[in-house]
Amino acid sequence: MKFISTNKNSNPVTFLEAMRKGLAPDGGLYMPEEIPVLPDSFWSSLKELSFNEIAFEMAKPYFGEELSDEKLNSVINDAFNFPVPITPVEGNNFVLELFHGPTLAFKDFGARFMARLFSEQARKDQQEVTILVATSGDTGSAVAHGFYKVDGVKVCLLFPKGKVSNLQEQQMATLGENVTALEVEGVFDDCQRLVKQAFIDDELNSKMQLSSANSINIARLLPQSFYYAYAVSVLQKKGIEMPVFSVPSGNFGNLTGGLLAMKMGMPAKHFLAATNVNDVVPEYLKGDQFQPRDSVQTISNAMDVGNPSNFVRIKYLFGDSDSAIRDQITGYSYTDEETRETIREVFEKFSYLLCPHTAIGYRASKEYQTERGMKIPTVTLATAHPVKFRDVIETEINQEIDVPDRLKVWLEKEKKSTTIGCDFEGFKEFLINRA
Ligand SMILES: N[C@@H](CCOP(=O)(O)O)C(=O)O
Repeated sequence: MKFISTNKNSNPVTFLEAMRKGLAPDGGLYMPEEIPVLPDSFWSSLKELSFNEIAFEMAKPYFGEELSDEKLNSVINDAFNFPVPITPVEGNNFVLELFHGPTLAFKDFGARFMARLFSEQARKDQQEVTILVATSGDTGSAVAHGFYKVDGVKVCLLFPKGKVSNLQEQQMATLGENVTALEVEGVFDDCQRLVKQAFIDDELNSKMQLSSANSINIARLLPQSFYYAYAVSVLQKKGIEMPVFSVPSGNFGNLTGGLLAMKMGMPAKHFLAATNVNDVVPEYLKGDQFQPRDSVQTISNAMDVGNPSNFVRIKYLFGDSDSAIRDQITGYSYTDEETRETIREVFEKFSYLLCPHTAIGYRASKEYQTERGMKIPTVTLATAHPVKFRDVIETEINQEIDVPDRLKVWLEKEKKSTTIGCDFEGFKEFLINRA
């Protein structure tokens, strides 16, 4: 299978080549030339399969001869070794808990899958790779953890100074070794701009092999389609066939993963794009132009994105048709006050804790049901463990929440980070001389 750039101005490449490059040379994002559609017999018998069996069948067509079945299976079994519960919170509202991996966020799926592929690749290539990551919180933690001490790979994380939670910062900035943490005096979009500019800078690219572990990298994105199909398999066992998925969204890689699964044949009724006040996509879905703008800081910081990278992939998946996109996805956006209210209400009524991102997705599910019918089954993707946002949660529920021992360890570690400005030349100088 070949992968082409959404800007349509780069040569087609294989999956592993696309992974190594991160971003296409023309600045576009790689997508499969054709989306592989899996047979109906696969989708109708999902309930017979485990998470890893589903992942294998969904991943296999993308690799072709590039990766043996044995290797793919071992990557999958090693990467996805944690539970993925679906919790019924209220009526037909289910929460798909994607936060049981080592860094307690859904990014562990993509980062762990990709890190295992990369370590194999770096061994074969015998060439050091520097992975650049722009993060507003959770990606950085997952990538740092996934790639820590992987031979032949250096990781450079850029996050907006003072705009991530304490635990996220500790998870990113205390590891050292092959992981460098850069605090950028700006917002997430500045970090993302610096990283994208690095990929198209000739001098940098002649000096080092760069790649990305953000969802702009197809190898980070693909695994984010597996858990949607797994959710469908669990619901099939309950006699539910066509759920609506509500997806807390920032850079829109998570929603794109679900749409990719649907294009592969997965049964899904509809998708909800749930954002905080950084709502350029919900605005577009209502009929406006897609108009990126500077992000603003919120309590759901991992979604503070003003120019979501994966919007171009959503356009690609729907053949550039705005009306087809708007038929399939409804947008919702909420303020911090509404987010806080949802955390409080769900805890008071059901003793269930939502992180601020998941609360936004949950509220969108409820609003959609209120508008279209309370019996419609919805699955809200729970993107992070509430303990990662302890300060916000404890204020709302008025009690302390337990921090698991494995997390306390992070809080005690010493921070090792460097602060840089938003200018590209300063970042480039850092990469060449000090990274
Ligand atoms: N939500 C993000 C922003 C980057 O998103 P990604 O999915 O493209 O890596 C974060 O946690 O950093």
